[in-house]
Amino acid sequence: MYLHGTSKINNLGHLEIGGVDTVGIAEQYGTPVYVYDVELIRKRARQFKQAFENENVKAQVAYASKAFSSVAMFQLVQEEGLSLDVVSAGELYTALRAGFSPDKIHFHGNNKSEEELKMAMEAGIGCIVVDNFYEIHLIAQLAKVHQQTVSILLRVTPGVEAHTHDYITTGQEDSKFGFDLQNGQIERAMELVLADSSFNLLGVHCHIGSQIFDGAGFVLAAEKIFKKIKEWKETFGFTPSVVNLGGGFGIRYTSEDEPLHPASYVEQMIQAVKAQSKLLEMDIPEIWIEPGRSLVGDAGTTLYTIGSKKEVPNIREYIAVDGGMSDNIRPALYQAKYEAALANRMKDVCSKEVSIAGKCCESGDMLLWDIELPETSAGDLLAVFCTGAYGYSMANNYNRIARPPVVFVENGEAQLVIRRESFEDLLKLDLPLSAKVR
Ligand SMILES: Cc1ncc(COP(=O)(O)O)c(C=O)c1O
Ligand SMILES: N[C@@H](CCCC[NH3+])C(=O)O
Repeated sequence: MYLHGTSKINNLGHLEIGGVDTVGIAEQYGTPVYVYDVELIRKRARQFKQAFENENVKAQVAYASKAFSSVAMFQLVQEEGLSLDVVSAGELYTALRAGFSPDKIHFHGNNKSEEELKMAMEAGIGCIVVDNFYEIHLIAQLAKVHQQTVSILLRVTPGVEAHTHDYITTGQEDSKFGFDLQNGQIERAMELVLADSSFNLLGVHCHIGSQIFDGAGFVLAAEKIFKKIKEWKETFGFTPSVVNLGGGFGIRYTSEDEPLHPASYVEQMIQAVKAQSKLLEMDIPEIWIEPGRSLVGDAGTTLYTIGSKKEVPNIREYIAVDGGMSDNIRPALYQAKYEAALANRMKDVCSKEVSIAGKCCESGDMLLWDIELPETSAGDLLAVFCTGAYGYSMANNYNRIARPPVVFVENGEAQLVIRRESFEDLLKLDLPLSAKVR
């Protein structure tokens, strides 16, 4: 069994995270509950920052908040000196309410609305990552009304398709995001923003994918961008002061995954950018990155209580838990795989192959297939590891199931940072049928 971060087995045979017994967490906050190992998040944040500091390169490490956003999380990110990537008014609003410095917020999205852009500009955020011509037009209009200059990056689609342990350079132009790097789109966009004093063009951005196990795709993306930088220098006299190479660094969900150390991705990027800058005899631009999953993924563990069982003779045993696709949609959406253990009986020998079902009214609501566990009973506590990224943030109220709470643990202390949804919360948007319709 692979234990991440501060997770360990205590002398009661229970899973302990951040010095806190998970059996106690389940008793205090109920299940399901997401538990985050704060020390591990801090460690990851520092590893990324350190990798840049070691190479003496100016950088911003922006947490891609879509992986998990909450007021407390944003405060933790700020404490660790990271920047923040948001993709909606809701994420931006949460960041501002958390007291996050606006100048360290980057705003993404392929269809930002006028209201969202206005909100970002009024807040004075650090930069808008411009995705398309419609957005250039909207920002230009708003900037004129508000007499503002807006710092931007232009997002490019570099034509790099990243796969696990592999990459190919085809197809990726078929993406809803960004300006195509190859077919003249990015040059048209650059021409527009360089000619308009509403824009302060800092540089370019690209993001090649998620859960990537190999540095090669990032290096290739950097090389493709620098080839273009040479042309842009000649055509527009423009040299980016920022190159944002996105996020997407993979993590270990199961023994099948073999990610690089977080710093290795960054080191490979830095070497590529340094080499390319030298070739073009230009200053090394600031390198920005946007890790989401690799900052919070393995720091999150979901605790469930085991309930019903169903044996399908000679086929499989289903064990059902009190959550499912409502708190973790990734297995249903991506066939994502996880590891799990009995948090209240960590030392018991695994003796059975079972499959873990959720409680939603969907056959596809399965959390894990064919995993080894000890013989279980109703009331046992199941820990599913590595649920910190895209778990809570993609949670939903299917079947009117309330979303679980989030508890941060660190140095032997547990802190509730998102409370469990109540039945009243579930009804808070509902209005009764009007008399007229009735
Ligand atoms: C633009 C952008 N930046 C950053 C990320 C974060 O990716 P990850 O969580 O894989 O690090 C994503 C998600 O894929 C993204 O779309
Ligand atoms: N939600 C996805 C990743 C999406 C990345 C955002 N662009 C996941 O859970 O793996």
